[in-house]
Amino acid sequence: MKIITVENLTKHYKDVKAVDDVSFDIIKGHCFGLLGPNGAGKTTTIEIMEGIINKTSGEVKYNTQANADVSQLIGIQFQSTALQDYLTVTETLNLFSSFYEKTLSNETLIELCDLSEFVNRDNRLLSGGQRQRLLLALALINDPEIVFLDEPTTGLDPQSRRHFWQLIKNIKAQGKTVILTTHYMDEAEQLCDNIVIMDNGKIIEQGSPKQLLTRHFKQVFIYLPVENVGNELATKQRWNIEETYVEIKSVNVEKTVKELIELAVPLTGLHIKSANLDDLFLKLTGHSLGGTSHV
Ligand SMILES: Nc1ncnc2c1ncn2[C@@H]1O[C@H](COP(=O)(O)OP(=O)(O)OP(=O)(O)O)[C@@H](O)[C@H]1O
Repeated sequence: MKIITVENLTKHYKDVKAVDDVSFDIIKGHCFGLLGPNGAGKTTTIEIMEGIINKTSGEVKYNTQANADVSQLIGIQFQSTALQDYLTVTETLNLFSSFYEKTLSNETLIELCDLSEFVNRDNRLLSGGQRQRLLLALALINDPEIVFLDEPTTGLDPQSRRHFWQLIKNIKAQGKTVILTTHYMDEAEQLCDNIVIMDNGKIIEQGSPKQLLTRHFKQVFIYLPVENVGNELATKQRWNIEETYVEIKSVNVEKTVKELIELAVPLTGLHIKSANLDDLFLKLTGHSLGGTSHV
């Protein structure tokens, strides 16, 4: 079931077309990813969906009961939220809970967002990962059906990012719809059921990560150390030499490996890589997103 439909959404700032005729659907219970480099228009798109800024034209339709107050259905984790100094994590949860009629209990939030180790710590002393987990708890405080997460793992170390991904999976497992913006392609591949890739305010691709990769890539990449292959053979076969490795594009791994054996190429150190969303972004735009963290 579609929970949100975005139709021909456009936002102009004077001479900048921040969002340019963008349409997509979000399915209830899915993790939906909005991807793209800095300035692609992701934040503008979701801030219109959240009702924070006005659109120039187009529609954002929530598939909810008539007269339902959308603000009660959504929770938002902003890219940067100022937390009150001198308050502990528990006091911060209490403060934000007081703004809502219906809230999740502190115990539930502490468990869902893994806050138990630092509930009595002053907000100012939290690490980057702990702070993001608290901000996630604040986004969940009114037990929303739809949770917006705007680049929630930017700047976190690899371990904290993986930890945060697990929390997002837990939230999704509760049946909530998650809307995530990110410029990390690996994050989208891990978490998202569906993605929209934006560049310069426009959608350049959309679908599930798997659909997009099978649509665009028939081949896998086989890598062998240069010394196994030798420059002469690599050049003759038109294989790419990338620093210390030779890259062979193959649509049939068995056949390629058989050929390598026939050519007496040693297979020690061989590895195979399937194309990922970062490769897709490079193919679509001609430039790398540069956001893959290789965690
Ligand atoms: N208030 C504003 N006034 C003028 N231009 C703006 C405003 N907000 C955003 N823009 C411009 O709109 C474009 C899209 O910005 P937006 O913040 O939506 O991109 P983004 O994909 O979220 O980028 P980031 O990953 O850096 O957050 C950019 O060119 C930006 O400079």
